[in-house]
This record gives sequence, C-alpha cells and structure tokens, in this order.
Amino acid sequence: MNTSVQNRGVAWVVFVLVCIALYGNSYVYDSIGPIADLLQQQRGFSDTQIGMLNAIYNLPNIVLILIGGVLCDRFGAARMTLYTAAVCLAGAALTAFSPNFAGMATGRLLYGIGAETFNIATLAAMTDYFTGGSIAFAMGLSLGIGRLGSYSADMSPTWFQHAYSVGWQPPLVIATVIAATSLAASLAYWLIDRRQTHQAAGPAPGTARGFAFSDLLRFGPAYWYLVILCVLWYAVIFAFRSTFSIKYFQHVHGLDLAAAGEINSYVFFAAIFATPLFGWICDRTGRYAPMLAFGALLLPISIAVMSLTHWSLWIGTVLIGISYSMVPAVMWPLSAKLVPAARFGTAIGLMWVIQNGGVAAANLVAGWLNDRVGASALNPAGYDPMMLFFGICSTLGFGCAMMLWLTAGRRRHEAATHASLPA
Ligand SMILES: C[C@H](NC(=O)[C@@H](N)CCCCN)C(=O)O
Repeated sequence: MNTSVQNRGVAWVVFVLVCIALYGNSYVYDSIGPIADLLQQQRGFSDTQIGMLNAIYNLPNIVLILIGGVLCDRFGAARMTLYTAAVCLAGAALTAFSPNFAGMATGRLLYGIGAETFNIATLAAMTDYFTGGSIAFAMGLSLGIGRLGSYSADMSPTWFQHAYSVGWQPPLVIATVIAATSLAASLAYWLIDRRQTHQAAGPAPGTARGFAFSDLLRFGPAYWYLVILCVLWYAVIFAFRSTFSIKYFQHVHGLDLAAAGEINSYVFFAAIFATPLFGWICDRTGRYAPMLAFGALLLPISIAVMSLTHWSLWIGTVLIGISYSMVPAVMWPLSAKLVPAARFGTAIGLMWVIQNGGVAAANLVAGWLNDRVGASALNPAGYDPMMLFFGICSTLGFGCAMMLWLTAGRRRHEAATHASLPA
C-alpha cells in the first residue's frame, strides 16, 4: 500500500488489524517472565537458562534485523508482516511444546527471528496508511496497543490462574493461541492491502531506498548519543522488566507470583495511555531532548528506590512506568529528526542491531550474576549485583541523554546564528 490510499476507513481497518497483530506479538515476547519461577521449580532451569530464553530473541537480530529492514522495503510491509507473524507462531508453538531446554530455546530463537522484522514491518505499515498529521498519533497508539499485549502477559497469572496452577506449559500454550490470532490479523491485513495495492497507483514495493554502509558514517553525534541511550535504556528495561523483575519481586520483596505479575503489569498498563499522550505533548512542545533526559533519569532512580530503600514497590513502579512511556514516545520521533528522511530506515536498523546486542548481553549478564551469587528467595541479597549492574547501565544511559541534550542545544544555537542549519 502507499500514501495515495483514498479511503480513511480502510486505513483504520488496517490500523486495527495491525494492532491486533502487535498485541499478540508483544504477549508472546513477555510470556517468559511470569513462568520464570515455575521453570526453575518444575524444570530446574538456572537463571542463566531463563535469561537465555529472552537473550536468544535478540542474538540473531544483531545481524538479521538489517536484512529484515531491507526485506520490508523489498517486499512491502503487509507481506513481511504476514510472513514474520507465521514464523513467530511457529516459534511460540515450539517453545510451548518442547520437552527440553534446547527445544524451548530454539522456539524462542525462531520467534525472535520473526518478531524484530515483524516490528519494523508494522511501523512501515503505519507510515503506509497514515501520513502527515496523523502519523505520530497512529504510531504512538500502535505502540500503546503493543504495551497492552505485554500488560496482558504480566496479568496472565491472575487472569489464567488455573493454567498457572497446572504448571509452566499451559501459559505458553495460551501464548501460542494468541500468536495464532496475530497471524490471522496479519493475513486479513495482507488481503486488504493486496486489494488496495491493485486499486491505488503508487510506488511498488522494492523501489524504496536500500541499506548502504556508507550512510552510517554520515550520522551526527546526537544520533550516536541516541544509539547508546537506546542500547543502555532498552537493555535494562527488557532484561529487568521482561525477564527478572517478577522473580525479583517474589524473592526480594516477598510477593506471590500473581501480585508480582500484577505490579509489573502496571508499567505496561500505564504505557498504553501514557505513550501516545507523551508523544502528543512532545509534538506540541517540541521539547524532545529535555523530555528524553527526564525519562532516562527516572530509570536509575527507580532501580535505586527498589534496591536501596524499603519504600513501597509502587514508587519504583510508577517511576519506571513514566520512564517506559516517555523514552520510546520521544526516542523514535526524535531519531527521525536527527537523520535525513532518506536514511531513516538505515538509522533505525542500525539502532536495533546494537540494541539487540545490548539486550542479549544484559539478559545473559544479569542471569550469570544471579547464578554466581546464588540469588534466590533464601538469599535475596544475591540480587544486589544484578541491580547494581542495571543501575550503572541506566545511569550511563542518562549521561548519554544529557550529552544529546547539550548537543541538540548547541545545534539549535548554531541554527540561530547560521540560518542554513536545521534547528
Ligand atoms: C519500538 C520499540 N521496539 C523495539 O525497540 C524493538 N527492537 C523491540 C521490541 C520487543 C518487544 N516487542 C519499542 O517497543 O519501544
């Protein structure tokens, strides 16, 4: 599809279908955290193995996401959404029905191969159907629906209590069914898109500008600060929030599984509404860099509050929730402003290559730190090195956000004195 779509109704139908697909994809991504404790108790998995089940999502994408981006340009968003949703379903099923760790890890690997490219394809779908004034709103809202999927996964120990009381497997079977709905929505989107493509005259898939390595050398310092912030901030968010936080709340703060999943889920719940809201505010005020720095600062503060104080877990949760909504709401539109439009795909591809490396490493390092010190309900202090690690990463991330702010500020000053430079 392309920007010449006449029927806004079709655009919103596509939007709903893409959101259903995104919901399912995010649910599967976050389906490991709630069963982490069960995997340890019932299958004897170590924290390193549990960390690996999420890290293996990122490992192939350290390379593949660049190829995925090129394939999206080549074959179009709809076809790639469909193909990758099918790969994700196969991965989810393999994870759920594998008799051993190797099979589960292979399932997560397969899911990861599909899911990151799926995420790029769905972003591209938004740009295909929504242009001009509605693109930021549509993107923010779709990101919010993705968070709803993550929220649902965290709430699943409460919603599907019976499944969790049976063991680790039924929750993963539920995730597989939800992945099937994601595939069905992707199929419907592809069918609609195919009809639209036949009706509308526009650039065919494959004519978009491809990836060129020489482009990487031309990005300015502000972009690179954003890349480092992206790696550090997402590494902590994904390794803590999606892998170890529920287990940490159980073992260190004494919550049961349902309560730990519920408190974790509020971060995602808040993001459903707050992400589009912060995006809207950002659009209105244009204060990208300060908002990004403020959002990045809240992450180390929340880690410190949770690990160094006996304050209510709600305080840390609210702080991490604001950070989780504000940083992505600002980061993706800001990245579009820091690089020329023709190189946007390259810029995001590169960011995600490095981000995937960082998230994989953070999952593995955190799991290794926990295992090394024997972190458990009987040894809650064993989680201290992991929290210190997250605290250092998130503080460095905040440092990059400040550098970016200073760089962006200088750019604005230069722009004021040299009219030819963009502000
Ligand atoms: C838009 C951004 N997505 C990413 O950073 C992806 N590389 C990883 C998504 C994994 C969870 N669905 C985001 O989600 O903020």
